[in-house]
Amino acid sequence: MVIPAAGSGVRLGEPVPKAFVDLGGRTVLQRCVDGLATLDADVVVVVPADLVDAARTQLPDHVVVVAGGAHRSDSVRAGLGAAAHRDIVLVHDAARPFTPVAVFERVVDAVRSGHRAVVPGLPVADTLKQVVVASDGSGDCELVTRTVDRESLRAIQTPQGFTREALALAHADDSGLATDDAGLAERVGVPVHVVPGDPLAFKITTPWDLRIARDVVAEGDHPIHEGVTR
Ligand SMILES: Nc1ccn([C@@H]2O[C@H](COP(=O)(O)OP(=O)(O)OP(=O)(O)O)[C@@H](O)[C@H]2O)c(=O)n1
Ligand SMILES: C[C@](O)(CO)[C@H](O)COP(=O)(O)O
Repeated sequence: MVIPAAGSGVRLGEPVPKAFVDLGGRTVLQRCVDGLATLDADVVVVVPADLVDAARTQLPDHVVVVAGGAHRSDSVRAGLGAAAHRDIVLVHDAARPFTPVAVFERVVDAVRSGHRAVVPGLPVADTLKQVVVASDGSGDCELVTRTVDRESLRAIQTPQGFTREALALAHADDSGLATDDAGLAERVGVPVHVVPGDPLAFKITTPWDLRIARDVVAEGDHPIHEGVTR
C-alpha cells in the first residue's frame, strides 16, 4: 500500500506539512498508519524530502519511507517504486486518518472479484450548481449557468485499489497528473468501479476539517479504534 503524505497542506494553513500536524498527541500520518495495523499490507509512506528522517523515527520499523514529489501523482509514483510486488495495490491518503477498515475491505474485495480499479465514494448531499464569473457588474457574485444532476455524482475517497497491472498502466506516463489515481486509470481506458465510502474517511483539507478531526479523536468513538493500535 502506498500512502501519499508529501503534500504541504496549503489549504489547511498549519505551520507544518499536513501529515505532520498533531491530532491529540499523534500526527495525522501516525494515526493513518495506526489505522492499518489489522490489515495485511506492506506500507510505503511518501513524505516531503526534508521529513524522511523524522517520519522514520515516528513510524514503526516495518514502514518504508521515501521522499515525494511536487504533485500527488509524483509522490504516488515515488511510492510505487519502493512498493512490494503485490497483485493488488492500494493508494491511500495520509490525510484520511480515520478511514474504517471496512472501507479497505470493500475496496480489496471488489478488486479481488475482478475489477481492475476500485474507489470508495459517497453520494453528494448538497445541491450543485455550475457558475461563471458574472459580467454584469454584480461585484463578487457568480452567475449560475446550470444545476448539476447530483444523483449520478459521487464524492470519491481513498483507499483506491488497483490490480498491479492497472496501476502501472495508469502511471506509465511518469509526467501524468490527476487529483487521484483513478483519474489516471480512466485516461488510459481502465474501467473504474465505485464501492460505498464512509463519512469517517473524510479528508483533512481545511481548518474546519482539522477541527472535526480533533473532535473525532477527543470523542474516541470511531470504529477503527476497535482492536487497532492507537
Ligand atoms: N505533492 C504531494 C501532494 C499531496 N500529497 C498527498 O496526497 C494526499 C491528498 O492531497 P491533499 O489533501 O490535496 O494534500 P495537500 O496537497 O497537502 O493539500 P493542499 O492542496 O491544500 O496543499 C495527502 O495525504 C497529501 O499529503 C503528496 O503525497 N504529495
Ligand atoms: C485522492 C483524493 O483524496 C480523492 O478524493 C483527492 O482527489 C485528492 O485531491 P484533492 O485536490 O486534495 O482533493
